Amino acid sequence: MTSSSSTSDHIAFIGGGNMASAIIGGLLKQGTAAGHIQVVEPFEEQRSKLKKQFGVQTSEGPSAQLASAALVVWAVKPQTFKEAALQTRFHTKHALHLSVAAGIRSDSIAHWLGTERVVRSMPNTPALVGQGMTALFARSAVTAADRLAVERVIKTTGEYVWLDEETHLDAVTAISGSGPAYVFYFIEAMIDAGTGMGLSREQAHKLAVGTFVGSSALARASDEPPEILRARVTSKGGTTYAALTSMEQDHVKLLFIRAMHAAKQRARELGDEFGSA
Ligand SMILES: NC(=O)c1ccc[n+]([C@@H]2O[C@H](COP(=O)([O-])OP(=O)(O)OC[C@H]3O[C@@H](n4cnc5c(N)ncnc54)[C@H](O)[C@@H]3O)[C@@H](O)[C@H]2O)c1
Ligand code: PRO
Repeated sequence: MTSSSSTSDHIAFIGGGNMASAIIGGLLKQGTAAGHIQVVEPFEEQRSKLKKQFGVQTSEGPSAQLASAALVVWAVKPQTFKEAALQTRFHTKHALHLSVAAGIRSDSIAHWLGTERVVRSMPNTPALVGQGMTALFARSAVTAADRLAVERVIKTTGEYVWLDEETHLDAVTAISGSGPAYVFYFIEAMIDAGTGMGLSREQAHKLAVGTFVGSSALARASDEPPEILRARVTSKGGTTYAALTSMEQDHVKLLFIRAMHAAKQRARELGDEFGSA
């Protein structure tokens, strides 16, 4: 460790819940040694789970050991970020900081931690299977080397994109951060419909999940926009037309778009409620 920054490849996670686990899983799969990862997690049950699942070091609260971390990943809820930051800042003065918290703006984080080396991000849970989508925003003091250090971690979880405007992170939160929940919601609806029509739950699950996987792969592989791909499924006067007409009559698309605006609005409110510059 130098006087101005830690040069180790140790990573500390503050908060060891769902999102931290998804990133830790990616890091370990890509060859990071478990001994290079420490997690601060107040709940005993969660610490045991992390130790059992990943073999990483855990502690109940922040300690001097955190000073060995070159990168600190903030994976606490927006509501607890400030309190956790104030408890931890003394031990992490020389680290680069990466937040995954929804809504909490980087000026609040920089203020609480007493450093400008802050990258804010919005990942999503498919990170668990190496297929995450993450957007990143760096404060101006973050160097090119810092960005590379963050990319080395995030690319173990899937794809990423850098944003020039921090406010766009709220839109990202509404689309891809919360997005997996919308997909699971539609899968649930397809399973419910399938079982209601006499299929077994297992059959309906396989058909619904396989349809999302295949359609996503087709959308990714194709040069054509989703409207065209959709039109190819929709025979004139056929079954898809009947379903889509029913959805249009019920304004499903409009309501879905409205729901994503609610998510974006909530991301902004989280920053207002639980952040402070
Ligand atoms: N789950 C997602 O899909 C997702 C996606 C993108 C971003 N995020 C963001 O990730 C963050 C964490 O979300 P999550 O879903 O992993 O939540 P979670 O509840 O699973 O994990 C948060 C963890 O922080 C721990 N914690 C509480 N107080 C703490 C403290 N003072 N110090 C250290 N740890 C503390 C909790 O015990 C808990 O295990 C949130 O800010 C959320 O906005 C979540
Ligand atoms: N999960 C977090 C939330 O619901 C942030 C995006 C996904 O607030």
